Amino acid sequence: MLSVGVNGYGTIGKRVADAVVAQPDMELVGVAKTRPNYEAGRAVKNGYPLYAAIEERAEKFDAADIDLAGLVEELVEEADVMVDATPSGIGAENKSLYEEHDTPALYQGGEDADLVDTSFNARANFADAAGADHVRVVSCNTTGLSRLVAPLEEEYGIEKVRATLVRRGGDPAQTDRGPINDILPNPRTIPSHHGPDVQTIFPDLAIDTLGLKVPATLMHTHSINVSLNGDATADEVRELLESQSRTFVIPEHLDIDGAGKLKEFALDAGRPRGDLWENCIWGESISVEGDDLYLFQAIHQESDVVPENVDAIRAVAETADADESIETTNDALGMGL
Ligand SMILES: NC(=O)C1=CN([C@@H]2O[C@H](COP(=O)(O)OP(=O)(O)OC[C@H]3O[C@@H](n4cnc5c(N)ncnc54)[C@H](OP(=O)(O)O)[C@@H]3O)[C@@H](O)[C@H]2O)C=CC1
Ligand SMILES: O=C(OP(=O)(O)O)[C@H](O)COP(=O)(O)O
Repeated sequence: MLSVGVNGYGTIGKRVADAVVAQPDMELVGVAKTRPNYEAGRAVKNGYPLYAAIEERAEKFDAADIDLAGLVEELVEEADVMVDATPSGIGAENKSLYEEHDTPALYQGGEDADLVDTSFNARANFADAAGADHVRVVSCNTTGLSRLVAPLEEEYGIEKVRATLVRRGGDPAQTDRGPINDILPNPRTIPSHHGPDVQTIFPDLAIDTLGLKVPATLMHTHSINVSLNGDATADEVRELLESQSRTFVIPEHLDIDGAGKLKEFALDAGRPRGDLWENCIWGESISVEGDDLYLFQAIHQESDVVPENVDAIRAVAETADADESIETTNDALGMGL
C-alpha cells in the first residue's frame, strides 16, 4: 500500500484525499490545514487524520474542539508521497519541507513549471515522472488541452493548436472572487500561460492560447481549432475521442447545451460533489474543414486534475505503468458517463 498525505485540504485537496481513499493500492495517512473551518471539521468526520500546517495555529483547532493528529512535519515523515494542494505559491514554499523528509511531492498547476523535475499528464507523459522527487500536475485547463492533444498528435500529427479559453471567474465557494459582473481578457497579453504549460508536456507542439474570465463559477469552456497533419473526417475524430477514457463526447440526444445541464447530469449520475473528471466535448461541435478540426469542450476546474494526481502518485512511486494506473484510477472512481 502506498501511504499518501495531502497538504492543503481545499477544493483540490479534499477531492484528491477522497480519490486516494477510493484506490485499492493507497491509504490516506492524513491531511493538513491551517484553520479549523468547515472543511477541517468534515475531514475529521470522514475519519481523516488532521494535521496542523502551521504550528502556531494548532491551538485554534483545540479551541474549535477539532482533534489534531499532529503537525504537518509528522504527516510528511509518514507519507510515501505527499500531494501539495495549497494555494498558488505556497507549494513552492513547502518544497524544502518535503526535501527535509526525503518525501517525493506532487504540486498543482498554480506553481511554476521550473519548481519541479517534470510537469505531468497521465495520458501524455506518465513515464517522465518515474522516480521523480517533485512533479507538477498541470492546471485544469492545461490538463484539458493535454488530454485532447495526446490522441490527435498520435493519430494525425498536429501542425498547430489555437485555443480560446473562456474561464470561470471563480469556484462556487470562492466568495472572495465576487460578487462579479465583467468579462476580462485574462491575461490581456497573449499567449495565456496555458500554451507554454502545454509545451511542458508536449515540447515540440505549436500552440497559441488566449484566455478570458467571465462571471461564471461552474466550468471553463474551450473553443478549439487544431490544424492536423493527416487526413481526418469529423466522424473519425469523434470515434477517436470517444475511445479515450477521459474525454467524454456528449451525445446530441442528451440535449445538454451548457455547463449548468452538464453539472446537473453529473449530479443525476451520482458523481461526488457533481464532479466531472472528464473533458466534456460537444459531439455536434466536432467539425473538420480541410485540415482544420474545430470543437467546443467544457472543463470542470474543480475535478479534472483529481485522477491525474492519483496517477502521478503511482508514477513517482513507480508502482504501475500508465495504462495500469489509469485503468485502476478510473475503475476506483467510477469513471464513465
Ligand atoms: N480550484 C481550481 O479550479 C483549481 C486549482 N488548481 C490549483 O490547485 C492548487 C490549490 O487550489 P485550490 O484547491 O483551488 O485552493 P483552495 O484555496 O481551495 O485550497 C487550498 C487549501 O490550502 C490550505 N492552505 C493554505 N495555506 C496553507 C499552508 N501554508 N499549508 C497547508 N495548507 C494551506 C487552505 O486551508 P486553510 O483554510 O486552512 O488555510 C485551503 O484549504 C493551486 O495551485 C491551484 O492553482 C488546479 C486546478 C484547478
Ligand atoms: O487551474 C486553473 O485554471 P487555469 O488553468 O486557467 O490556470 C483553475 O481553474 C484555477 O484557476 P484560478 O487561477 O482562476 O483560480
